[in-house]
Amino acid sequence: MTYDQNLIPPQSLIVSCQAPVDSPLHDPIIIAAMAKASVNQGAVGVRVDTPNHIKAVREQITQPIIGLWKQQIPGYEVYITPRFTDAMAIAQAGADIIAVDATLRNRPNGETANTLILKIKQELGKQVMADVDTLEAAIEAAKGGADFVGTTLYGYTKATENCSPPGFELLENMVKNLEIPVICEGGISSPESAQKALELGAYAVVVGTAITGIDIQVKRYQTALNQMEVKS
Ligand SMILES: CC(=O)N[C@H](C=O)[C@@H](O)[C@H](O)[C@H](O)COP(=O)(O)O
Repeated sequence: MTYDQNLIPPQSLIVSCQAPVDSPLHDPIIIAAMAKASVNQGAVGVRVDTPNHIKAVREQITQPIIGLWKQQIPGYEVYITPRFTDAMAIAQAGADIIAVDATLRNRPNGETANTLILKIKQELGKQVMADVDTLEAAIEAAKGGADFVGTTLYGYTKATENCSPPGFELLENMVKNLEIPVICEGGISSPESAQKALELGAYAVVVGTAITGIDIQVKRYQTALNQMEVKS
């Protein structure tokens, strides 16, 4: 493994501090507080969406930020930092590592994931986390110079529509076939499943919903309670 461990050392926990756009938590001050609370308890870094939220987090913490910008582009399915201009805004806001959609799906401006990865590295001087869904996409991203690959999009694309995160099988295959560090991201729901990811060879683990996803978690609990037959 050639990765320089300055930013993210092995066995790191990275907390994804994001909130649905219609949630009161989707506010830079709140996202920055979540990030600060995470690093205060030992998280090595955080993963944050949108330039505004990254800027607010950067003011609160010195630890590494994996930045992304979720963008819906008509006619395309790629949405995690799909264009170079999105990556540029993320870098300017203070991200240390840029996460990009590196699935094999079409993307705008005739670009490929690898032309985007190369441009980010050469023109912005930032490390790149390639968010993938399949082993093929991961191999391609590694060839293209990604610094990390993540299982982030496993279960979220047509190629993996029948799969549900965490993508442990994909993780194992990526670890077997790649020289670059593999990050397990998506569906990690407990400290034990984070440990399992490391056992399977993950270099680091990103946890989002299980730690910061109040909206989704409350809905899950409430739905479960609503399904109970009430004893009279
Ligand atoms: C698929 C996609 O868009 N994932 C996003 C990527 O940044 C986030 O919405 C997830 O919360 C994050 O990947 C962490 O995963 P989980 O919340 O399951 O721990």
